[in-house]
Parts: sequence; structure tokens; C-alpha cells
Amino acid sequence: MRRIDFFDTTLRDGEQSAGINLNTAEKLEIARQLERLGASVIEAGFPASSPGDFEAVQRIATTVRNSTVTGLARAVKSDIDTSWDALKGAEQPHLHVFLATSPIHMEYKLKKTPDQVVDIAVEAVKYARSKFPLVQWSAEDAFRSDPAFLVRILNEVIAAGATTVNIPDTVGYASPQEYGALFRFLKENVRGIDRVKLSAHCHDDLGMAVANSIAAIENGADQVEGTINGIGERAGNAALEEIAVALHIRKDFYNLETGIHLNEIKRTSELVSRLTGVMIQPNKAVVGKNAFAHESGIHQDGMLKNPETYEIITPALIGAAKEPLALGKHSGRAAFKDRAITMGFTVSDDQLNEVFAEFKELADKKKEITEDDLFVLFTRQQLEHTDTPIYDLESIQVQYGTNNVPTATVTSSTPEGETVSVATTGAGSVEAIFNTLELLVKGDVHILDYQVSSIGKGRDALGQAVVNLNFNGKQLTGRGIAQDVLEASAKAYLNAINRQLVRQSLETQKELAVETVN
Ligand SMILES: CC(=O)SCCNC(=O)CCNC(=O)[C@H](O)C(C)(C)COP(=O)(O)OP(=O)(O)OC[C@H]1O[C@@H](n2cnc3c(N)ncnc32)[C@H](O)[C@@H]1OP(=O)(O)O
Ligand SMILES: CC(C)C(=O)C(=O)O
Repeated sequence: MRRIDFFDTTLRDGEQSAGINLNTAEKLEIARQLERLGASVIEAGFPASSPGDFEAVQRIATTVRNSTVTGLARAVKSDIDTSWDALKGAEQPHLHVFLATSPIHMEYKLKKTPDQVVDIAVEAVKYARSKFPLVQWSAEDAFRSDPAFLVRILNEVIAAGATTVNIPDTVGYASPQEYGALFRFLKENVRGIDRVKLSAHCHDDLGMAVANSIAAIENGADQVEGTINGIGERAGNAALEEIAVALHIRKDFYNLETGIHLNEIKRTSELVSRLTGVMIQPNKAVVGKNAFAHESGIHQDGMLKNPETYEIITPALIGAAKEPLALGKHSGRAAFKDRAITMGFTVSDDQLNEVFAEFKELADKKKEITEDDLFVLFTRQQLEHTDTPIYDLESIQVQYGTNNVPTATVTSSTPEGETVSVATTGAGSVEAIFNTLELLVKGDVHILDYQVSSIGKGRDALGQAVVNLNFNGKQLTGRGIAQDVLEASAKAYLNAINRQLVRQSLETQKELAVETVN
């Protein structure tokens, strides 16, 4: 049976969504889960773009073994060299190098003639192949390129040693018929195209990314690229979980296999949503909260008589069937560890002891510990390990009354190692907290977005806050979880600020390392 490879770019194109910033521990956790999901290729980042991306790609390349790990590079020698340093420890070092081929990108962005673009692409692929056994070349904005020019440049990059060629619809402009026709045309006209992998990369600006990816598959693509939950630049990328489930459910029509373990989809989707802070719309295909909810009487009647009347996908297929609650206040370490492993987490004994203590604390406060709560405990544990001095919230007190001015008092340790208490007022409790924290961090902070949600069900569910803010000119997203939403809000704010401190510290370390070498 023909196989379609899944190239996951959640950690690169997905992270390019406005406001998403993942740290290395979060990226590693997502990469491990993508490996379990069965992604053929994981694009872990853009190593030359920042020390943080470099570190994450390097960690993922040396950790993941069952998926190929790649990183993105411009057609520039220094980007390729930096990517090699990040990726050389991988099982099968793979580079993804790109250059735009559409008239508008060549003329206005690159300021190069088509001939120059061909030469730069060929040189970059040859140079990349002198280091990497696997090199994917992407024609950025391929769909808006002249098809004859695409044939010419693809002939050249394949001759230069590209092992995969990718034909992106960078701005989400294609319709399925047109995108499929382009793949058929390239299959029929490019020399050596059957010797390399042919890849599709679609964006969702007109809501057609998944349909376009499937059209490419129908017309000869060997690989599809996309992200979990469809996150990504602007309107996002093709949602990989939707493509995988569509190919499975309509196997009778497509007759293809993918290597994707469908029962890992729900867990992967939740992990990505929680760590990025990007909520999943309730009616989203496959992973939305309502994807399996049958509300109206006629549908419910049909479901009761025969579920197949209205249900084409079962929750169990994507791993969404919930286990009965197994853990509570009286549970011990063995059952707890077993549950962590079943949920797909990799935790050392030290980490386990730490999370177990938090679990016991939570079990004292809550009647029921759900899988959602456990998920929060495990992911939080992965987030908060850093050697960089950061702000650590010790306590928060808020005075609120309908006839009082809300006042917040925060006590926190600072990166300088002091413990300070600050207090001020605001128009509401949350504003009072944010104003107080702004005094604490002594910076220029603008709140761009703020969301609060509950994790799990019931009135004693944990509260999650996501704060998107601008701190001294940098856009950052922070997440906080606590029993109380005000505490969660303060934690989310400080989490965003701490991310910038960790990033700055990585940049300083890199500059010092460069100075030492020089
Ligand atoms: C379609 C996509 O998703 S492509 C991936 C997009 N992702 C990102 O851009 C995220 C990471 N990017 C970054 O951190 C920065 O843009 C960097 C570090 C890569 C470069 O930063 P800077 O050196 O400041 O350059 P800046 O971003 O302003 O401009 C990009 C430059 O790269 C050039 N360029 C763009 N694509 C390519 C390419 N594929 N190959 C070679 N050069 C390229 C542009 O023409 C421009 O060159 P110019 O400065 O001579 O005009
Ligand atoms: C780098 C390429 C593959 C890309 O992200 C795009 O064209 O959208």
C-alpha cells in the first residue's frame, strides 16, 4: 500500500503564530509526543534564528530517535553551518533549506533575478549535502510561481542532491483542483522527481489547507506538512490530525497508510494546546470538544438505535475515550508512576517525587483528581526547571469589595535573589494584580490578551490563565495554573516575564561563547 509521510512543523511554522513562544523544555515535551504519534519528520525549529531555537533543535535532535529531526535554514552558508551544529547529533541529520521562487518574492523580497535564484538554490543544496545525508529543498511561495520556472529550478536542485522537494502554498491561495494539478504537472515534467520525496505544505488563509494537502496526495505527493491543531503563521497550517483521520476513515477511497498512531491524537492535541496557550475551537474537526457531541433529538434517537447513523469517527479512535478515575488522596507512588507512563510522560524518579508531592497537596484541596489535573501537574513540572534566576511568586493577597478600590499585594523572590513585597491598586482585581506585578518587574508592560478557563469539570476545577503581553518591546505568552484564577493570572504574567529572562540569558551565554572563541 502507498505510504504518505507526515512532516510535523508545529515547533517551527506552528511557533510562528503570533504570541506563541515555547521554551526548550516545552518543545522537547511536544517533540517526544510527536515521536509517539508517529510523525516521520519533526521540524524542531530554525537554528540560526535565535540561541533558544538552536538549543531546542539540538536537544530534540539528540533525544528523538524514531522520527527524523530537521531544522529550517535560509539558502545562506552561515544558516546551514549553524543548523549542522544543532543537528549533527541526530540519528539521520536532515536539513530543510528554502528559497522563494514566485516573481513577487524574487523581485521585491530577495531582490534577485530568476537566474540568480537558481544559482543560490543549487549552491545551497550542494553545500548542505556536503554535510547532511538528507536535504529537503522548499520553493517558498511555489504555488504563485511560474510552473515552467518551478520545473527548471526543481531539475537543478534534484541534480544538486536534494532528497526531498517541497511545493508550498505559502500564502494559502490555492484551490484543491489547482494545487492537485500543479503536483500532476510537476510529476510529469521534472527530471528525477520519482527519485526524491515530493512534499506538500499548505496554509489555511482561505480555509483550504487540509483539502489542498489531500489534493496533492491524490496527485503524487509522498509527504504532507502541517501542524497539530493547525496552528501557524496567520490563519495557520494544514491540521495534520485532520489529514490523518480523513485518510484513515476514507481508506476505502484513498487506500493509503500513514504511520500515524491515531490513538495518540487527542493527547498530542491537548499537549500542544496547553503548552502554546492556543485554545481549540469547540467545533474543530477531530479534536474539538464538540466533535463527538450529539445534541439534537433526531440525532440522539439515531445514535441510540445505531451509532453509525451519525458517528463516522469514534472518540476511541483518537484516544479520547476517558479512563475511569483511578487516582485520589489515598493513592501511592506506584499507581501514580504507572499513570504518568500511561499518559505518555517521561519522568525521572526525582521529578516523580516532586510531582507526587504536588499531587498530594492538590488531592487535599480537591474531591476528585481527574486526568486533566494530572496532565497539568506533569506539564507544569516540565516547564519550571531552569537555572536562570527568575521571579518566583511566594504569595498574593487581593482585597476586593463592591465599594472598595481593589488592592493587590504580591510577595515574590526576584532574579537578584531578594524577596520583595509590592502593593498597588487597580480598577478591578486583575488590573490591581497586573499593576502590582508591573511595579515588581520594573519594566514597560502592555497586556495584549488575557484569557481564563477551567481545566476539567466541576466547581473545584483548576483555573488556567493565559496572558499575552509586551514586555520592553518583546511579545510573550505566559501560562499559569492554580486553584484560584487570580493566582493563576499572577503566575501567567510572571511566567511570560520569566520566559524573556531565560531567553536573554541564553543570548548572553551565546555572545560570551562567541567572544571566548574569538
Ligand atoms: C515561509 C516561512 O515561513 S519562512 C520562515 C520564516 N521564519 C522566520 O522568519 C522566523 C525566524 N526569523 C528570524 O529570526 C530572522 O528573520 C532571521 C534571524 C532569520 C534573519 O534576521 P535578519 O538578519 O534581521 O533579517 P530580516 O529578517 O530582517 O530579513 C530577512 C533577510 O533574509 C533574506 N532571505 C529571506 N529568505 C531567504 C532565503 N530563503 N535564503 C536567503 N535569504 C533569504 C531576505 O531577503 C532578507 O535579506 P536582506 O536583509 O538582505 O534584505
Ligand atoms: C519554509 C516554507 C516551507 C514555509 O514555511 C512556507 O512556504 O510556508
